Amino acid sequence: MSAPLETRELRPPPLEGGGRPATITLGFRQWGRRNAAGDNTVLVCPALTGDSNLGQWWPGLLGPDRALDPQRDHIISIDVPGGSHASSGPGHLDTDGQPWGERFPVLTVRDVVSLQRSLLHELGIDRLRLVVGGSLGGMQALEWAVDQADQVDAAVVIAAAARQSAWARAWNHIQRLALASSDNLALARQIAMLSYRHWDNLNERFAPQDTDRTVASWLDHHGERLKQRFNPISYRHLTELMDSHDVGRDRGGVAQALGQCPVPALILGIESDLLYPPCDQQALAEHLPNATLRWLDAPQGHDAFLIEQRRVNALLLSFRRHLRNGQAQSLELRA
Ligand SMILES: CC(=O)SCCNC(=O)CCNC(=O)[C@H](O)C(C)(C)COP(=O)(O)OP(=O)(O)OC[C@H]1O[C@@H](n2cnc3c(N)ncnc32)[C@H](O)[C@@H]1OP(=O)(O)O
Ligand SMILES: N[C@@H](CCO)C(=O)O
Repeated sequence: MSAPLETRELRPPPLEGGGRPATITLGFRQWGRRNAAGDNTVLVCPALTGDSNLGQWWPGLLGPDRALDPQRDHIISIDVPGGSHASSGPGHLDTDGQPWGERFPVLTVRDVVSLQRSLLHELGIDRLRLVVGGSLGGMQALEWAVDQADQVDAAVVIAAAARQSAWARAWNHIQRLALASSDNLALARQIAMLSYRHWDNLNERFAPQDTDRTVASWLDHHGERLKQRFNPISYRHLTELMDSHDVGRDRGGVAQALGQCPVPALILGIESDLLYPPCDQQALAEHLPNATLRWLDAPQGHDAFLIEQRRVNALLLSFRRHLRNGQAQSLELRA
């Protein structure tokens, strides 16, 4: 399901890392209509290299009778600022007509959420029925729930953690080294792909005797594809954006920040996720007072939220039914 790309230029709030560009443009797409009560908006937050074009990367969740249903919901998705899509980023022109390049400020997840909030406010949206995201999108969804608990009715946090672990920062560090040492975005993506898949999945897919479709050619393919669609400075900035994620920062730590968040949340973990492993979602669910923890028993690893769309859709539908029924109806345990 396609939706036209829209853009809006904003005066950004002060950024966490200091600095305040005169303007930032946000690119976004909308599906469905706002209802008269203005209480049916669902914000879907993209992951690292994804964009606002939900119909392209999450088609199994968007459509009539699906978890994101434009007949019932007003759905909005916003390109991550600092990235390589329609929102301002290093590859875009600054007001002086020159590309931002290295001058583009490194944003934090909180900055992204506060920019999203400014955009929604400009559009007259002050309440979210639901905020949803996987991976970097899950970090944004969680930050929304913690920071704007009085404006968010529910959150779905998929394959994410309360804060970026040392393990996840280490994967980002070596990707930035690949970028710094040889300007090698393709190599950075290949490194990242290993954190997005479980070894069982790769071992099963790429048998040693298959000389045409090797794991090496699969990695090469993904590296080359990213080179075609992403700005290397944006990519580095977005890895730093992920590393900024910590809902406990300046809030008394993770336990306190989550403990004070009453928002009903579906915490969806992927059992084979090597990047944000099940212990990350367990910790989230332990601290969030109104969390429902569910598992996607999928073999692929972290990227399963993009691959097993039918099952992710079923889990979200079940959570949304559960919310509509005043949480009286029990949830299916597994998809
Ligand atoms: C939330 C967001 O917004 S995130 C944005 C989502 N999109 C991306 O991440 C873009 C990159 N794509 C991917 O990572 C994956 O394709 C996913 C996660 C979307 C789907 O995963 P899978 O179904 O396992 O697909 P897979 O990793 O095999 O990728 C398929 C591609 O690899 C190619 N491929 C598969 N095996 C091989 C091989 N051995 N050698 C060369 N190429 C290969 C396929 O031809 C296909 O190419 P195409 O996408 O250019 O048509
Ligand atoms: N593979 C996805 C998810 C990574 O977290 C992406 O490139 O955005």
